[in-house]
Amino acid sequence: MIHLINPSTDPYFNLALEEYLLMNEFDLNDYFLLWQDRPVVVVGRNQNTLEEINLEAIRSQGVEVVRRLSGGGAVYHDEGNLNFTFIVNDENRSAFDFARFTEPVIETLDKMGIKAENSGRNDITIAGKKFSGNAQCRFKHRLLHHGTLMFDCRIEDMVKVLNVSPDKIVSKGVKSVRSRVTNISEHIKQPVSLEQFKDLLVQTVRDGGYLQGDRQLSKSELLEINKLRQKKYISWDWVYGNSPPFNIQRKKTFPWGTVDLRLDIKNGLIEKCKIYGDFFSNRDVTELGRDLTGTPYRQPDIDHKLAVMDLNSYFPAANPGEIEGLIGDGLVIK
Ligand SMILES: Nc1ncnc2c1ncn2[C@@H]1O[C@H](COP(=O)(O)OC(=O)CCCC[C@@H]2CCSS2)[C@@H](O)[C@H]1O
Repeated sequence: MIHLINPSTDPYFNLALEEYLLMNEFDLNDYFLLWQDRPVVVVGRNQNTLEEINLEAIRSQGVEVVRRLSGGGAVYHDEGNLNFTFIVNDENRSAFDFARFTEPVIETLDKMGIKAENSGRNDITIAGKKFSGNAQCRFKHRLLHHGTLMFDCRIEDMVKVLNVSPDKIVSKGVKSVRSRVTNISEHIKQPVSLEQFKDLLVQTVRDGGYLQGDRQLSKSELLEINKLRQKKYISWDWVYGNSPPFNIQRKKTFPWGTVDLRLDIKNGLIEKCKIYGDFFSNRDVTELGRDLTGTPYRQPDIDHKLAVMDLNSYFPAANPGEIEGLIGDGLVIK
């Protein structure tokens, strides 16, 4: 197994790197990586992104959002969170075996005088509180296991950004399990920094006899991974568009009346849009709903579509921007 040194804190790059190592058929080495992200919410493969994040908090805190390849729920990363990844050849396709990969973490903490244990589906806990969430995915004969390690994470921010968005969203996606969490640093007796903890963990894996050496990414690998980052991981299609079908109901009362908006979103596109309310209109709003069908559910596309519609004829008393703000998702996409 090779210890791959990856100093990047770009969440899109880091997840592209995992995919690259898992699926690269020209490099079938086993890998072990420790890495960190700048503040980000990482949603699971089958989750409805908009349901897992609190949009307002995400925007005000400058937290990014990314989707990973593995299943499970949404987690929050910041500089106080360390991630570990194992990518191994696993011919026998055994049932999900998490303990094999969480063992080095438990052993390292044991050396530090902290008792941690595997718990539930995919967690490692200290005194019944979760500090590590784990997930796996496979590609052909290769298995990727990754996990978080909350060392000194900003839990207040985690709670803020992982809040379900204020819209009333009914989804067919997998909901995150909200569980009580803790930081490793809270349980440490002698001062140990995240860097020292990282070194101890590498040492434990090394002592296990698995590590053959360290290496960094080559220029050509960096190029390939960055290509994947651009094409997939930073794309709206992957982060938001890939969500399961969901419905949004949004009701707002303006001085000129109440607007009750119902949207069905599928593959990131508006599949159905119905508008109800007690406002006075010069035109049938079902037409407006019909015209929005097929539009990607993201602000620039919605704005673009609405700009060529005569919104004033539907909502004569509305102020500029009010309807756009209600229909759009408010997301600013890079
Ligand atoms: N960083 C972090 N570590 C541990 N637990 C967390 C974290 N962030 C949030 N949570 C808690 O876990 C639940 C979600 O638990 P749930 O069990 O639903 O999901 C997971 O654990 C997924 C782990 C994915 C790990 C990957 C490794 C590298 S990229 S992300 C959430 O609501 C919080 O209560």
